[in-house]
Amino acid sequence: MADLKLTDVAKTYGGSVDVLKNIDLDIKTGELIVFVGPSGCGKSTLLRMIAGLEKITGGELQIDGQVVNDVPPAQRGIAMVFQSYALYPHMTVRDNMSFAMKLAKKPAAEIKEAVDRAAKILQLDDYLDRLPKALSGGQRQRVAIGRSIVRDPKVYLFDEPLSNLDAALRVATRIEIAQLKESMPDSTMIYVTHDQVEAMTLASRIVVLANKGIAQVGTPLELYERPENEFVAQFIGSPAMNLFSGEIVETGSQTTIKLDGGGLVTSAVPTQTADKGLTVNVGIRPEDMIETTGDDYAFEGKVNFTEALGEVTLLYFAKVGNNDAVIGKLPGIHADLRGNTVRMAAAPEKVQIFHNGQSLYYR
Ligand SMILES: Nc1ncnc2c1ncn2[C@@H]1O[C@H](COP(=O)(O)OP(=O)(O)OP(=O)(O)O)[C@@H](O)[C@H]1O
Repeated sequence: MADLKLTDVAKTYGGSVDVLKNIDLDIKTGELIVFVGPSGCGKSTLLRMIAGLEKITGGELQIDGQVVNDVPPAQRGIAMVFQSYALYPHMTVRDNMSFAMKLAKKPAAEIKEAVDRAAKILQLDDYLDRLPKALSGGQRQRVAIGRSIVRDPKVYLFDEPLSNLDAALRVATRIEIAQLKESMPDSTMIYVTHDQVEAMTLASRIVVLANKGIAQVGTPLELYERPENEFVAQFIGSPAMNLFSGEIVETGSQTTIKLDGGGLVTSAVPTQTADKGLTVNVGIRPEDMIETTGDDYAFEGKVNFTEALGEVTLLYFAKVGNNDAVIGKLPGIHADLRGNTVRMAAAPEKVQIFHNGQSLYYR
């Protein structure tokens, strides 16, 4: 059981270089929180501040209501799993997993029970007598996780634990982590990753970090379906959401926007009469673009290039109006569309509207 509360947390290196500021975050027992954001945005720094490996230079961190800013790492009840699993090569899996408890001079029976329990959760029972070199990368990472489970921490911190694994092992180990979480419903986990699929599939809530702060906190689907700002809109989802500049021409429970390229789109985001004439950016995800032959379409363009990925085909269009090149993602194989002029539309509930970078949905 552990709730975490970050209040106005900040990190400055050398008294001058701001890395993070104004971080407010409430994390409840049982959540799996994923930190994502561009390289260098401070994900690891925030995790290491929670662990106590990095000094908090402003604000307050509470664990279960107690301010722990100055509590040493070992007394915070936190276990951290890194991308390099750093097992002791000359020790068996059992000895690796027992090590911390032995150091703490716990009774042998208690150590054995804790290691057996962790090994069972992680399906390592059959490997307890092996040395790390006789394990796959995924199994080694499970041993590293096992070492933290043995300590029975209140909070688990994961810093890109799967990034050293190859693609197939990543998927398998990701599913194991999801199952591990389900088997420990009262544990609180915080997980840093670069991998969108890990973030979307593992997180109960995702924290998007950018520009030294939090760009949005929400469930994976909230971030995907209703991003609060253009940054999150384009950061979550791959390929990134298309943005078209345009002007609101009709307001009401639905909104019509005339795009600079000449097309018209309807959005389910409601607007008021005063919004007429407002210049906005319209966001449509590549996978929400629909090919149409009708007169009602967002834009018409020549397909410059296609990539057939099997289950989907990516269509790359030339620039539309003032906008960057546009991408469509159609189910199935459509390589033959290259060179054709194609009309694309989108369903109103899939059309986002941003003004000054912020979503009008949240006004
Ligand atoms: N000891 C330090 N002194 C000064 N600046 C530092 C120090 N450690 C980290 N930084 C800076 O803090 C910022 C955040 O680094 P951090 O490693 O937390 O980012 P990240 O989001 O985890 O990045 P990545 O995704 O690339 O791993 C970076 O700009 C980094 O250069």
